[in-house]
Amino acid sequence: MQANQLSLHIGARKLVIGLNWQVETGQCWCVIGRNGAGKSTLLRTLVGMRPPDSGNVSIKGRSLADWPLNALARERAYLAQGRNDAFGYRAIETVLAARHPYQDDRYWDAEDDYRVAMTALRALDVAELAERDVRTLSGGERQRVAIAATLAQDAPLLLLDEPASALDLAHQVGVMELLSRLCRAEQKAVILVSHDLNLAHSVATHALLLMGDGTWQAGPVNEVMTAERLSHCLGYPIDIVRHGKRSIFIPAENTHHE
Ligand SMILES: Nc1ncnc2c1ncn2[C@@H]1O[C@H](COP(=O)(O)OP(=O)(O)OP(=O)(O)O)[C@@H](O)[C@H]1O
Repeated sequence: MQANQLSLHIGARKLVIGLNWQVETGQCWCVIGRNGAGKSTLLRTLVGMRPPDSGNVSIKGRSLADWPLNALARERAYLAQGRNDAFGYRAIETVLAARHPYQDDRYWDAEDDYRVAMTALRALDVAELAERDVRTLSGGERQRVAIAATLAQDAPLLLLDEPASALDLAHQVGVMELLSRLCRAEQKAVILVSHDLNLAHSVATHALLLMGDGTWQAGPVNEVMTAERLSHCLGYPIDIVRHGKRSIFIPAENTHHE
């Protein structure tokens, strides 16, 4: 996936100016920024749900607008932030719906689609909830079913807007390990939005910081997720503590109030 001179505006406000960005297979990118910085707007644009204000986004060298929708759905899968279920679908049905791009010439819900859907539900530890009405699931269970649907779409590029936000600690770690494995073993590319720097750092190979004024910084995590850059990006001083091989990100003590 490639963004060329991509700019995003909301009214008079510039969220992103002239983003030149390339996401390769096997990479996991974390998008970081304050509330309202434009992370979700960027993801929606990368998916093709919102046109760029200028510049363009392409997949495999072909501009998003030039992709037939079904073919595009086989290239990228998107998990939106939060969800609101108006209808009483069973969990398995919401995951099977993600197989739609593969059902051009076949009967609906073929056996291999069912197998892929159940494998995805199992990977997210929610297989036993397959027959449940999604409106009866807890927030975290529903989120895991939604992630399963994103995986079942079986696209090489996954865009996930705060996938771990509603999950308990064990499932947060589990989902990050799963995404990391998909990048390493299956050469998928992942772009995820997260406010949890530690979780993001545990999985990301690269980071894109949105500074909130249209400027941005992109590169390998070790170059971009520095205390100085993150503090500037998030508007709050951040310390990085080494713990064995790990880097732990913590808000610095705020000396202004002492
Ligand atoms: N349809 C809209 N109409 C007006 N303002 C909008 C619209 N969509 C987004 N915005 C504004 O654009 C800015 C960027 O929103 P966006 O959802 O992309 O931020 P974000 O970085 O994902 O934030 P968060 O961390 O809170 O999820 C925000 O200030 C938001 O209020």
